[in-house]
Amino acid sequence: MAKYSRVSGSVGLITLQNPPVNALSAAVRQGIVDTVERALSDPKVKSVVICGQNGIFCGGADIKEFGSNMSGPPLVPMIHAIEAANKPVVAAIEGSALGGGLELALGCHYRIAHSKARLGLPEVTLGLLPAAGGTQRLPRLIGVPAALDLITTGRHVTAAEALQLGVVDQVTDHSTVDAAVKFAQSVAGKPLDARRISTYPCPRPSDLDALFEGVMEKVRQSARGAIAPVACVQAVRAAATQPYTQGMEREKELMATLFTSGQARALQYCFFAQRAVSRWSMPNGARWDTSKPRPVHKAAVIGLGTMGRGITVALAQTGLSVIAVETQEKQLMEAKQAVSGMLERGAKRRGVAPALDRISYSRDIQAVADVDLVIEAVFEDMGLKKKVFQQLASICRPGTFLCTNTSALDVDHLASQTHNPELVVGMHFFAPAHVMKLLEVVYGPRSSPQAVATAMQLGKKMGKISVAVGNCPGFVGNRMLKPYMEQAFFLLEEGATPELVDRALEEFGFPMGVFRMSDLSGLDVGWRVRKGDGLSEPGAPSGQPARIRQGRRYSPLGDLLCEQGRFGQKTGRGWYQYNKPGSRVARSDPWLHSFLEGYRARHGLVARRIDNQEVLERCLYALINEGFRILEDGIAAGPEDIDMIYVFGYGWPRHRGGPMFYAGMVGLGKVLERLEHYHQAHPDVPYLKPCSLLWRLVASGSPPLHKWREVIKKLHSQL
Ligand SMILES: CCCCCC/C=C/CC(=O)SCCNC(=O)CCNC(=O)[C@H](O)C(C)(C)COP(=O)(O)OP(=O)(O)OC[C@H]1O[C@@H](n2cnc3c(N)ncnc32)[C@H](O)[C@@H]1OP(=O)(O)O
Repeated sequence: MAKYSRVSGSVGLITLQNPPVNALSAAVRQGIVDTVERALSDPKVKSVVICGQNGIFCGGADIKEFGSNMSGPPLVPMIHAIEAANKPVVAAIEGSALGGGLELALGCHYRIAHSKARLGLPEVTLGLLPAAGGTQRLPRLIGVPAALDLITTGRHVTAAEALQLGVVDQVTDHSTVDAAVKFAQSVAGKPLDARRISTYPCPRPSDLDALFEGVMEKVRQSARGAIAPVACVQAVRAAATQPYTQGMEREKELMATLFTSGQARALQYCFFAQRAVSRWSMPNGARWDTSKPRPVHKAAVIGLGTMGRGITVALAQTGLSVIAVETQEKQLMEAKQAVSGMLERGAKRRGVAPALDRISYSRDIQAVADVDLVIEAVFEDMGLKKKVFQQLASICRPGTFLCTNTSALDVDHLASQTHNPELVVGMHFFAPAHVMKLLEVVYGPRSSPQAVATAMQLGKKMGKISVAVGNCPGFVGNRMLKPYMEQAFFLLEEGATPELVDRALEEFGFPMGVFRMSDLSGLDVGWRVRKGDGLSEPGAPSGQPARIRQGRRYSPLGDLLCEQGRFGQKTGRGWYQYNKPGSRVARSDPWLHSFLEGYRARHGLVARRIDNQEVLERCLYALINEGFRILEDGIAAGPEDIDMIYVFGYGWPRHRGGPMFYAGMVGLGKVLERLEHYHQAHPDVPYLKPCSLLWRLVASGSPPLHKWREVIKKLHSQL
């Protein structure tokens, strides 16, 4: 809806009304059309101001409408009518002017923004392009290079940058609507021809071809298979090379392709899923809206290895006081230096003062006595962690939340070391903890809703996408990684190379294939876990039993590499070779290839040709199957939780929506059929056996993802 009033005698004021972000729903578009007509036909009105209610101009088109049959007046003619008006129209921009919201403002003759406002064309992040004239007006207004930057990245700019670029005409620290009304009065009756952006010639850079080729190459490289950024470049190129009307035709044509693409659906799903995961629930019925978090002002981090340092930085940057504890003097000194460096670099990037004085360092764990919340981040060893939790239980004042950053160990077992297991949760950060967006908040059977709510709120404050999950080995992310990596190892045994597997996964859209990733994170990490699980025995005898553990197929390839001291990048050798330890450029390693040949020969394995399709199906469907098991077990409340964990923590390409969304796109029947096929070929691999929830969903007609919870509920009620 849009409200209309006449203010200061001669200014028609149109207020967009669609909480919370005044999205351009059909009703709002109709409201704009009606009120603009009313203002233009009222002889008392000499100029018009468009603003949004509740301190936000407009968050763009209503994304919820995209899935349905769109009705109501279309945006393009509506914006053209505003631009063609014979009375000046001024946009008063507070809060945000994004997507269609900014395109609406670009159709106005003047734009006045509040100093705290943010502007942008983020359509590319939704798999779209700014198709209400944005790709044609913005380059005409601010030039081709700047428009390409904003449109292909979707980044939001501050009012100050918008003023510098020429997107807005004026910035105010005071009431934007008052400033816009005053301004509208001052321009009433003035000629408007020079204010209609669509009539501007597009500035044509002299090196046009080179410019577009360079941008296109950069965009293709970073897009990892996403089509929208490429279409954005093509649309802006039309602005630079064709008259406005033809440019608009090209914009429409490109948008039509994007609008119906699976990628747009995936990205729009991610937009809502990212927000939905904050509305967490636990199997015992506890929920986000009935659980009150406790404020956390002072926190402690125990253990200042890589993870502890990153967590300390993230907490200090959030504004908390932090006690950072490391018992070894040398490590403490090194950590202090590293943390200060990270804080200084971060502060420089953001143009703020480094939060160095928020941190006190100590070698004595007694220093954490008066904090609100502790995050334990010591070495991944149950014995050591148990000792720390016993100490914390006796040192911390009553009510202190005790959190562990373990990536796989039993949170409940740690909780049982304390007098108040209800105050214990996992806060599983991802390395580097001050950069990575994901936080798994792990609740055990005894964790209180308040402890979960507090960890979730702290995660949000830290700028993380926090996902609440149940306690099981590996939680959600690492549990699903196990079958994925296992399949990759088996593919090597059967004839693939690390290069072939990685290429298939990188073409799918992962930033790194499984073997390059394993080299980066260190092969010894998994080795230690496998040893702990009794799977890896150094020097296991060759022959068939070496490839069977606990009655199922096992690949000792990773263990054999570790036995050779090949831990990945840090040792300069792993699945690939590197120029020197610590170097990041992976090169194919002839040693590894002949090692694989020797291994196959020793075990009587005959290499066969493996194609990309098999790599993807076996690695991804095994991972997805485990995702269904996780839903079946109630470890994740819904598919969105799993998808956001994979998008934000494991490099799953966002334009493919996450593993569970992807399964829906491929078709649950097809995933089931391929898993059955592979399980028949490899009956000794339980991860390939389709789980009951997948069978159940297919039997229920493969409902859309938002209906899966109903099927899961039914399944649980029958157990
Ligand atoms: C074939 C031709 C078709 C032509 C179609 C024309 C195409 C136009 C292109 C567009 O305009 S696409 C939309 C572009 N806009 C955006 O991408 C902005 C998205 N929103 C945001 O970035 C943020 O929400 C915000 C505006 C910066 C506000 O952030 P804040 O942190 O304050 O709140 P949120 O939690 O993010 O959002 C609150 C609430 O509002 C919902 N929401 C936000 N934006 C939209 C939107 N554009 N459409 C529908 N709903 C929106 C969001 O989902 C939250 O809802 P919840 O239920 O509370 O989770």
